[in-house]
Formats: sequence, structure tokens, C-alpha cells
Amino acid sequence: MQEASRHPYPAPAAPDDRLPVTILTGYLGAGKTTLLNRILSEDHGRRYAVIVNEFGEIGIDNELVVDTDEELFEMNNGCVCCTVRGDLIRTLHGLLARPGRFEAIIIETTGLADPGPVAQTFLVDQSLLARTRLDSVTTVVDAHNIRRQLEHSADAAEQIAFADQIVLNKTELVGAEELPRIESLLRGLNPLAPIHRSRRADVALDSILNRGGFDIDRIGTLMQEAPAPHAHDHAHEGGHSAHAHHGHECEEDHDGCGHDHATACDHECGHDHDHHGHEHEHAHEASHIHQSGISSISLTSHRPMDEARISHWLGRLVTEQGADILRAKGIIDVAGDDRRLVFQSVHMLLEGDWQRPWRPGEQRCSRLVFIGRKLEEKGLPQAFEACAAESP
Ligand SMILES: Nc1nc2c(ncn2[C@@H]2O[C@H](COP(=O)(O)OP(=O)(O)OP(=O)(O)O)[C@@H](O)[C@H]2O)c(=O)[nH]1
Repeated sequence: MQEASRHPYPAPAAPDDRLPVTILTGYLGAGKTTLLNRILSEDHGRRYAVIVNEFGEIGIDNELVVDTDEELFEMNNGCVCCTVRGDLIRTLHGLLARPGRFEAIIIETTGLADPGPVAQTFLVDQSLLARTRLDSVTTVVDAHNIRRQLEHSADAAEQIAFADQIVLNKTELVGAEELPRIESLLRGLNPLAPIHRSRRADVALDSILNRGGFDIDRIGTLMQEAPAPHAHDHAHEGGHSAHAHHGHECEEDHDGCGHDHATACDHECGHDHDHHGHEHEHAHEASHIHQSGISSISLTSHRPMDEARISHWLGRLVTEQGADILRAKGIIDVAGDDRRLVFQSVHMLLEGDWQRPWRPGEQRCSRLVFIGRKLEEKGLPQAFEACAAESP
């Protein structure tokens, strides 16, 4: 990707033996410490260094952690969305000065922290990039309180928006019929992150640790594992245009291209109604979320893309709109190339890579997911469609 390479995350030489880093986030009282204790007490044979809350406050081994003040820096490009944590960088260097004491790092952020600057720290600091790799942002959600939290806090929504994994905790406190509605609400903010239901954070640890949420080599697989957007009633268009799906997901298994099953779906929508015209009807649910301003949009196109156009568009989009676009991921079908082009971004940091060829019989299509603010205003479906290669 030409344009994308203006902001690449430097790729390490394989094999990747850098220390995996998990960022544990979630609103006040969601169950982060409960999950952390589970990770630390389970017999998985891995030693973790832990950085908790105000960085340096507590650690598995306190001596490994230096005391610091809260401190945010803008990155060199001067963009206010691209902040990194000076305190975290120093704390990590303190840890890394003692190699061999641990094999992985967990950072538990405060319940009110925006995980963006924490994640970006690992993507831009060259010395950290050489020794650590961001594995995932895991967000713990309090099933009982999340609606209220989303109504009142942009932080709660950002924590979900940034997640690679969502642990939906305290599930015993809400009725069985309410859980799918909450999941639907969460998918409106983040259609890609798998949701793991839990009680006292009793989630299978191998489903959240070492999943490679920021590993470009695994983005394609992770996107296909994620529930794809539902096609609603667009299939009659023959899959020749980019379909936009705002914050509404289908839980059926299919090929990830979200185009060939326009039948009414039977998932929970958060309120009683029939299942025609979902995008309109979901506005009720969305209006709560929109107080935080965050939503997601999924685009699918069955027209092969022109490489130069799509690279240019994505590069420009994150450069100019990166403050609003918290995260984006995509698999692109490029005209005249047998390989899948995969990309991901965090704010303005964009990485793209060619990956395995499309498999025989695999449906070629391009699928992009954007999570952020004011997405509706950005003309994303039209701009995406304009990147299609000319018809042969
Ligand atoms: N009922 C119920 N309570 C839970 C569950 N998980 C955790 N708790 C309780 O919820 C409270 C908050 O849990 P913590 O793990 O401290 O949450 P936290 O996210 O670390 O909280 P802060 O650090 O304050 O943001 C504690 O009293 C836990 O015992 C659960 O699944 N169900």
C-alpha cells in the first residue's frame, strides 16, 4: 500500500519473540481486577508483569515498576488524537531493563481512561516496538450497568470501540433475554471484537490472551471470525455497490462478505418490532450510543478495487479524519492480484500488507469496518465505491 506506508507500524523480522502486551480496560467496577486476578492465578505457565492504574502504582514485582506522573504527549505530527504516554514509556523501559523475569505484560488502565494513547504508545515508540508487541485491548463490560454508562460517558464507549476482545461480565445480574440486546448494543459500537460472556470474569483465558488483535497477519482471520454485517435488503442490487451497515450485526455464520442472505434475521434488536427496515428501527438504540458520538460502519463491495485508488483513499482518510476514526480494519479484493490486501488503523496510524492468495472457491469481496465519530458525515460508502477498478 503506497499511501499507507507513510504511517506503517515497523514490521518485525519473523519469528516474533517480542513480549506480548495486553491492555485491560473497562469502566469503573466492570471487573478488570477480577479478570486480572484470574489471569494471575490460573496455571498457564506464563509469568506476567503487571502495570496497574496510575502507572507504577502496583506491580507483580513492585521493584520492577517506577513511579511516574500522568503524562500525555502529542506525537511528532502534532495531531491531538495521536497522543502517547510518556509515563508508560518510562515505566516499560524500567521493566524491560530486567529481561527474563516475565514473558508477557498486562496493563490495567483506570476505569476512566481512554485506551487510545496507551495503545498508540506501543505502535509508535520505536524502542518499545523492538521489544514488545501490542497483543490486544481487552475491554471488560459490566452487563448490569453498561446502558447507563454509555448514556453518560464517552469513555465507556471509547473503551468498547478500541476493544479487540470484549468480556461481558456480571451476566448473572441481567435477564437471559437482555443479554443479546446488550450484545447488539456493543456490536453497534464495535462489530469486530468477539464478546465473551462471563461471571466473575470466568472467561477462557486462551480466548482473550495471545490473540494477535493488532497483528496484521491475523487481521484477515480475525475479521472472518467476527460476525459479518447483515445484508438486510440490499442483495437485489447484485452486490455491485458498497453497502453500509451502521452498528447492527447478525450472528449467523457465513462467508464474511455479508451479501447473499437478505432474508429477515431473527436476532435480538433491543426492542420489540418486526424485522423490516432494521437501520431505521435501530435508531432508538443508536440514539443512546450517539450521546458518546461513537458508532461503527461496515462496508462491503463485490467490485474489485483499484490498488492505487484504495491506498490513496485510505491513506488520506486516516490522515485527515484520524481524529474521528478510532479504529478501522479491512480485507480488500484488489483487481488483477490474487492476494488479499489487509489493513488496519488506530487513529492516523495505518498499516497495510499483502497476504495469502484468495482460496479456490472463496468469495472475493472487500470488507471494511470503521469505528469512530461522525462516520455518517464522511461519505464513506461513496468514497469506497469510487475506488473500484473500471469494469473490464
Ligand atoms: N455480581 C458480580 N459481581 C462481580 C462480578 N465480577 C466482579 N464483581 C464485583 O464487582 C466489583 C468490582 O470488581 P473489580 O474487579 O474490582 O472491578 P474493576 O473494573 O477493577 O474496578 P475499578 O478498578 O474500580 O474500575 C467487585 O466487588 C467484584 O467482586 C460478577 O461477575 N458478578
